[in-house]
Amino acid sequence: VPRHRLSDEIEKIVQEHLKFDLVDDFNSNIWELLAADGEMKVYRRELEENGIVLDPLKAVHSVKGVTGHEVCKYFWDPAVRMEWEGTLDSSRMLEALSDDTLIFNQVHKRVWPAAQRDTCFWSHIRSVSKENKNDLDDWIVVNYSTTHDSAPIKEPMIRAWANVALICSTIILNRDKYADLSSVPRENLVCKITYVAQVNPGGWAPANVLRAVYKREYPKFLKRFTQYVMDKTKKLPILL
Ligand SMILES: O=S(=O)(CCO)c1ccc(-c2ccc(C3CCCC3)c([C@H]3C[C@H]3c3ccccn3)c2)cc1
Repeated sequence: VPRHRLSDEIEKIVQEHLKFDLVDDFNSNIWELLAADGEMKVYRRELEENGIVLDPLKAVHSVKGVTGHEVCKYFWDPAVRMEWEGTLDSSRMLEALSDDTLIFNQVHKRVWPAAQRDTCFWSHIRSVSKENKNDLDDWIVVNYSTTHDSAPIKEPMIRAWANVALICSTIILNRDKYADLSSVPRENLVCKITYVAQVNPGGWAPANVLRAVYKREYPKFLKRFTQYVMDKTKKLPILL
């Protein structure tokens, strides 16, 4: 695996997500249910630092007919970012550090009355093998804020900071019916999605406004993205 200037940081952050994000801590009362829509459940924890809302967000979803590789690939792929992302004014891929690690600069649509935000982050995609060799690999994408010479701070825009992971497991129903997994019909696939996001708005924004935006935007964002993947993959051969 080719190494680059961010390899060590990426390894540390990815391992942290793999260690903590899949823990089922929903029965403890730290998470508050923000929204539920079918299989999708979106939770938040209230967290503030010097009056700035940092609320961690965690969502789980179960999507029929797609694989975890497909979901992560569309989430990571710079070519389709603006096809599914409805909250951005622009998205630029600044640098490809390797075939699985890109650096993005994105300008978010303004959330009135807060100042407009942009983000600069590395985006890393990888498969993670399971203990049970019969299972398909998990897939993960991590988006983690970084700096880059081609993404200077442009006032009056404020740089927001994000630490986001999308982790997907693929379940094959009636698994023993298929010798060759690539012949599994899509209706026998279920993708279990865990999405975690922690965003630092990068500067003061009214807590009540931010929390209202989080409550509205995250469920919409996840619903729109997963629907996009279902529509894009429906007629394609499955990507295991
Ligand atoms: O999953 S990703 O990696 C996909 C990258 O294409 C991701 C998603 C969301 C964000 C983000 C960045 C800034 C804000 C705020 C902070 C103050 C003003 C804007 C928010 C809050 C507003 C919430 C929100 C949630 C979902 C979508 C958009 N908006 C979210 C960053 C990365």
